[in-house]
Order: sequence, then structure tokens, then C-alpha cells
Amino acid sequence: MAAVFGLRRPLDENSPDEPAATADDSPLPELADGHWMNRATEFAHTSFWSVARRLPALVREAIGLAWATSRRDTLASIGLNVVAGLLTTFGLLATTGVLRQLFAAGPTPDRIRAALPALLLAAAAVTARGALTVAAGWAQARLIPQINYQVELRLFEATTAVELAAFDDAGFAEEMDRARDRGMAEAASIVDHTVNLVTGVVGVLATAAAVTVIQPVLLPCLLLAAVPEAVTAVKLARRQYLALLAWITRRRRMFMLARLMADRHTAAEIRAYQMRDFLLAEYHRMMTVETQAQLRLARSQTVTRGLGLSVTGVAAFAVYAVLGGLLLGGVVALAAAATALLALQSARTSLRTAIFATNSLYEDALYYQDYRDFLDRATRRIPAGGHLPVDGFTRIDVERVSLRYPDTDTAAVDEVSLTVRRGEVVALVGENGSGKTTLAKLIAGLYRPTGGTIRWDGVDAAELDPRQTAAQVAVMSQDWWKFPFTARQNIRVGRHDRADGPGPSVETAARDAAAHDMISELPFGYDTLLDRQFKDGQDLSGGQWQRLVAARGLYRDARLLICDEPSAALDARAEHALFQHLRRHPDRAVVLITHRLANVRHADRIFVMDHGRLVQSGDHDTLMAEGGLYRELFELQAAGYLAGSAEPAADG
Ligand SMILES: Nc1ncnc2c1ncn2[C@@H]1O[C@H](COP(=O)(O)OP(=O)(O)OP(=O)(O)O)[C@@H](O)[C@H]1O
Repeated sequence: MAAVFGLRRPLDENSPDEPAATADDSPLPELADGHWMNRATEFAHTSFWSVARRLPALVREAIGLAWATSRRDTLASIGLNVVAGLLTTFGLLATTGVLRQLFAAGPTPDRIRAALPALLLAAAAVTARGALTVAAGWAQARLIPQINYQVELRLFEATTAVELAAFDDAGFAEEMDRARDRGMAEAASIVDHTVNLVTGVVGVLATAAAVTVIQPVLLPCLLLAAVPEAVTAVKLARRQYLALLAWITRRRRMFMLARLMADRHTAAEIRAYQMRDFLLAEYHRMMTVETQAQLRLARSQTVTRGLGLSVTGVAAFAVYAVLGGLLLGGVVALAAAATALLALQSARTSLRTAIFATNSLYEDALYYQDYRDFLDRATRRIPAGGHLPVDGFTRIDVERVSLRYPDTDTAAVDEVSLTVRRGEVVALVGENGSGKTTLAKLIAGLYRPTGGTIRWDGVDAAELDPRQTAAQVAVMSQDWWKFPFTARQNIRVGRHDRADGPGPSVETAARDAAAHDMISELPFGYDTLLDRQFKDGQDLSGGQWQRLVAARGLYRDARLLICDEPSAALDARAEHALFQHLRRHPDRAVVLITHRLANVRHADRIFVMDHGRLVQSGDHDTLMAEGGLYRELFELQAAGYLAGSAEPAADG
């Protein structure tokens, strides 16, 4: 992990050690060690033999994956290869027959005539083998896209189902990146390599069978030729993987920096604050470490490859020496030796296929394991939820509810109790960081409390069907996302499965959120794509986006409407229009979070948060009469509006 911290080495420095850096060295926070680095150590000690031991499990895994995706294509790609292997044995034996006739005594035309039947058999075997190999390749090629689809689907099914809290966990985000970037792509590869491995092994066994029939003494030569190549390949793969583990953490940081420097959303701010040199310097520090790591890897890989090739050359020489000795000693006949040479050549090709496949299989399996591990972890983080049906509510009781974010010392929400009733508008107010958004997310069911209980009409929310609970809630979030859809889709996704029927139409929701006129003026009206990165795409101003977000929330037409700073970016007219529609409604409860306290004056109850705790509650008049934080904040804001008329005397 030192590589991650070692940001200050100049590019021309050649020391093999990673430089040390302290937190003070970097103006940006340091990157955390992932617990997965333990696995890096585990793999660092993985030997050739442990690779061999893992192989059966890997093959089982790959075949299981292929089988679950398409039985027909799995059977075809493996079965046809096996039959092709049998034809290899047959072809080699037929070739020996041909050579034996050709090397026999007698006139040449007679020898050729005698060799013809065996020659025809050998030709038929080669042709049939070629046809089978092509058919097997087709089945194999068909498997790949199907597996890719299944594997991606499984990943996205998991990432969209895990609890929101998982995304607050830095380790989870990192694992998700690794699973998505490499692990997912390797699923199809491990199947591909497994089929190649089977093909290679069948080829080796087929030639070994032929060699055994011809001359068993030649069999060990096959092994002698193979071992050095196998060891080298596994070494290269292992080192590559270890380098990638370290690279991934750096790469996330580099991508983040690269995005900042080449994104239209950040372009203005970077120029306004003259951040260019700062970002480039940070990028340079990252790239220096990265380039050094890549150079070191290239060097050590080249050394290993060179050594491997030398040993392989010596082994090949030894094989030919043994064969020559056997021939000279009269242990094998000339025809048998010639076929053995052909067989050795064919076996070496098959062996190379098998070794390459094993090596790739092992390497890809390391990444695929990341995908599997992530899926397991993600599956454990999918909230089980209860099964009780939900059809609205009369009241939601928050009872001594707390939430502590992972790796934090203090609770963001600390033993808060309050009640939200249908037909009411309640407001959460308080200073920045006091816990309002977190509490709203708890009420919305986006987070599960780490302490206390939330009850819907007396029933613990944990026992309710989470899908049905979520269907009752709409959240106008403070930090919305600019979905790259059309204006209409941006509103419709609020309840995308609603058929025409009860509930507001897209246009009604847009009118209520003061968004209709603005949308109508877009080049394609409601069908305008709101993403400038695409042709004819448009972007909106911050306030225009917020109107759209409000329209989406209203379109959802939910029983519980949570509005987190719904008007922060709105002009006075749009804000007024929106609040007309956030008023009391007998079928709905509204939880309103806002710093503009004028907007909460008419709320049925106002809850005042401070450092995660609920410190005051009551309606506006009660809280003003009571004094305390609410009155202090309200008066500060009111003074701002009156400044110029009420305060000049004080200044003067
Ligand atoms: N995902 C998170 N992970 C860790 N800490 C968080 C996370 N979100 C919020 N916090 C912390 O929890 C505390 C409460 O944050 P919260 O967003 O609920 O406050 P808020 O009252 O809504 O603030 P604001 O008025 O600025 O919107 C803050 O100290 C914040 O830093």
C-alpha cells in the first residue's frame, strides 16, 4: 500500500522502494487501505502448486456458470472438442500407418499404393476434426455474450437493491468498482479459458494416447517440454494481479482527478479559482507513482519471461536429445520416431493452449473472485424487510431513533422521538449538519436506524414490506441527480409504472411545480433531452432543475412527501407556487426541511434539531414565545430582510 501513499517521488528517481509520505505531504486526504489488501498478501504467496490445486474448483465454477447460462452451448463447446480430440488420436495412428508403409522396403509406387488407405483415413480424421473444432468454436462464441449479459444483470440487480447505507462505506464503493471494472468482464473469460483448457487437455491426452501406442518411453518427454512454460506463465499472472490491486486504488484517485480536469460541470469553477496548477500537480504526483510502478512491473515481467524462455529452450533441446538417443539405440523405429515428432509438435501446441488457458483462467479467476465476493457482500446488504402489507398510514411514530454513520464517533441523529400524522405538514429545522436530512431519510426508510424504532400505525417499520412502504413515500432530495432523460421522463420516473389513471398527469405535476412554462419553452418541449452531451440535448439552470425535481415528487403522488430544501434554488415566484402545493392535504403528510424559516411558519409542528438531537418542538407561535434556538434563527433571518430599514441606526 506504500505505493498509494508515495506521491512525491519525481519521475526520474529509480529507487525500488516506495517513498514514504505523511498526511501533511498531501493537501488531499490520503486513501484508505482496503481490507482486500489482505488478499493481495494471500496471493503473493500463491505458488504454482496451489494454482494447480485450485484448478478443479475453477473449472467447476466456470462450467457451472456456462451451464446455468446455456446448457446446449456448453454441451456443444465441450462435447465437440472431446470428439475432436478422439479424432486427433485416430489421425496420428493413421499417420503412423502411412509412414510405416512409406518407410517399408519395395518399389515406391507399391509403397504409395499400400499407404493410400491409411492416408485416406488420416485425411478424413483431419477434415472431421476441423469441422468439429469450427462447430465447437461457434458454440463457445455463442456462450460469451450470454454470460456477459447474465453476469452484468446479476451485478446491477445487486447494486440497485443494496441498502443505501452500503454506499457510505468506502470499502463497498471500492469493491463495487473492482467487481464492475474487471471482475464482471472476466466471467466470460473464465468460461472461454475453461473451454480452451478442456480443448488443450483433450489434445494432450489424445496425442499422449497416440504416443503411448507408438512408444510409451516418449511420454515423459511431453512433461519435460511443458513444465517451464507453465511455471513462467503462472508467475507472470500473479505479479500482474498484485500490481493491479495497488493500481486500482490509485486509479480511482486518478480518474477522479482526470474527471475534474475534463468535465464541463467543473470547468467554470476550476477557472474561477485558478485550480489548474493545483490539480495538475496532484495528478503529476499520482502519475509519477503509477508510472514507476508500471515500469517496475515491466522490468520484473521481462526478467521472468526471459528466464522462462531460456529454460523452455533447454527443455526442448533435452527432448530432442532423448528422441535421438532412442532412435540411435534402436528403441524406436524410424516411422514411430517420425510420428512421435509430429505427436510431440501437436502435443506442444495443445499443451501451450492448456497452459495459456490455465494461466489466464487463474488470473481471470482472481478478478472473477472479486466479482463473486462483491455479490456475496452485496447480497448480505440487501435489506430483508418484513412481509406485512402497507396501505398508507394514519401516523408514523419515531421512537428514540438514532443513526450513526459508519466510522463516525458521534450519532448524526441521536435518540429523536416525534410523530408525523397524515394530513399534517411538519417541519425539521436547525443549523447545517444538525441531522435534518439524516432524520428525513430515516423516516423515508432509506436508512435503517442504528437505535430506536419507527412505527407505522403502531407496527415496527422493519416488519413491513419494504417495497410497499417505499411506494408510500416521495422524496424531493436536497442533492438531486440530473438524470440524462427527457423532461417528461425526468418527471415520469417519479412513478414510472403508473398507467394512465388516478394521480396527477406529468403536465399537472409540472404546472404545480412551476415547471410547465419553462419546459414548454425548451426546443422539443417535454421531449427535450436534458443532457448536453448528446445531440440536441439541453441543460437547465439550477432552479429549473429544482422545479423539475419538485414536479417529479408531486407526480409520485405519495402519502408521505419529504421535501428536503425543495426551494433552495427557486426564485420567489416559483417558491411561492410550489409552497401552494405543499400545503395541508387530508391524505398526505409532508415533512419539510428548509432554512427559509418563513416557509415553516404555517407548519402544524416544527421540530428543531441541534447536533443530532431534537431540542424544541411546537408550532411557530409557541416556539417564538418559548425563546431558544428557533427564535434566535428566525429573528436572525427576519433581521436580514429588515436590514436597511431597521438596522442603520445601530451602525450609525
Ligand atoms: N453519508 C454520510 N456519511 C457520514 N456522515 C454523514 C453522511 N451524511 C451526513 N453525515 C454527517 O451527519 C451529520 C448530519 O448531517 P445531515 O446531512 O443530516 O445534516 P443537515 O441538518 O441536513 O445539514 P444541512 O442543513 O447542511 O443540510 C453531519 O455531521 C454530516 O457530516
